[in-house]
Amino acid sequence: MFVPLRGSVGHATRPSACPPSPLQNCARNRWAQRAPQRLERTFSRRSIVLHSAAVAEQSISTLQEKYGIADHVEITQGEGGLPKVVLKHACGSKAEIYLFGGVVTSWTQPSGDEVLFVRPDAKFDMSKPISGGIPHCFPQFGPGAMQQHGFARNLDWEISTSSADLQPDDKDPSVELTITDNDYTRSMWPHAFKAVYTVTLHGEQLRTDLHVHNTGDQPFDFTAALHTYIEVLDIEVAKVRGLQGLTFLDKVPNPNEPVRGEEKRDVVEFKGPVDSVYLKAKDYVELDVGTGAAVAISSSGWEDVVVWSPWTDMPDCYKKFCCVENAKFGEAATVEPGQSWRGTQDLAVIDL
Ligand SMILES: O=P(O)(O)OC[C@H]1O[C@@H](O)[C@H](O)[C@@H](O)[C@@H]1O
Repeated sequence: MFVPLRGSVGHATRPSACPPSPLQNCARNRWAQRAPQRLERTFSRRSIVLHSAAVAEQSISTLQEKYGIADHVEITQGEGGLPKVVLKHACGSKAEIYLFGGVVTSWTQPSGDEVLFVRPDAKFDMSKPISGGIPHCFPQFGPGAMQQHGFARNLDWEISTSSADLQPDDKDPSVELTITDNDYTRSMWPHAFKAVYTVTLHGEQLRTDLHVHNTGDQPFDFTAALHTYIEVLDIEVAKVRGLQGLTFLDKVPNPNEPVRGEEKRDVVEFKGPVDSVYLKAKDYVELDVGTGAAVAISSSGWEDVVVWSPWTDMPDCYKKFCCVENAKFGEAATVEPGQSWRGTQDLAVIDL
């Protein structure tokens, strides 16, 4: 993780080849203003749409041939032999994304310090969703009628494009993953949809962009979240800022009957289990990981923020992570036929 204990802090000591990111040198709100730019620029995009071929039927080498971009995007074998996409930025940051679940399992700073957390009980054999990193919750955040957190994290996502910005001083490696409805999804949620998820390394920052398209002829509703697991020095020294004044739903007493409250604290600390959905949150929230650094989370479209620590329900690992999740839960998203919903999330490491 990004702790200053090893004598270097990746986000503070930057290789000269990589110019300081806006976040390092500028006020947080300036960074937040930059967030929406993302993929609107012109890319050298290797856009090869896979028609109905399932990822499972494709060999990793075929994927690499189609979507690999030297030095920036590599499709390789991950744990359990599962295909994963590795994005590498010239500044030294790196991200790994498994096609199973479309889950980002690793995001490292140029120093090699990991920011995300994968639980020790995570399985990479497709017997259950990968527990950790940034799993999808879609089309249900839960609890609800279908399996907890929906089906998107159990599906094989297909690569639809990969890209790297041609600008010599600003190459942003990116991969776009897609899922569409099939018999399995329609058995739980009878709607025609296409979800397109783009993961990009912008310097040291990790950007995600989710579009949910209604490809059917009836409107549908969904709830969703990016269930982001972040490594902390110790949960008892972790703090979340940016939630003061918000209404929250506390799910600890009973997830099916959350208790409504108002957040009075400017700093949320952890002294026991926490499982709260903060409604209509601001577009910026910060997790102080206890090392003198924080993860800055800036978002659009995602209206709510979930803070979750299982505490001693997960005795082997609860001290080491905190989930701060961008969510769309308080009011479900409604998407008309032919329309789409979009949520973006930008993560950056900042010094406090
Ligand atoms: O499915 P996972 O990764 O174990 O996460 C479960 C938790 O996910 C959180 O997002 C929910 O707020 C919790 O209520 C839930 O227990």
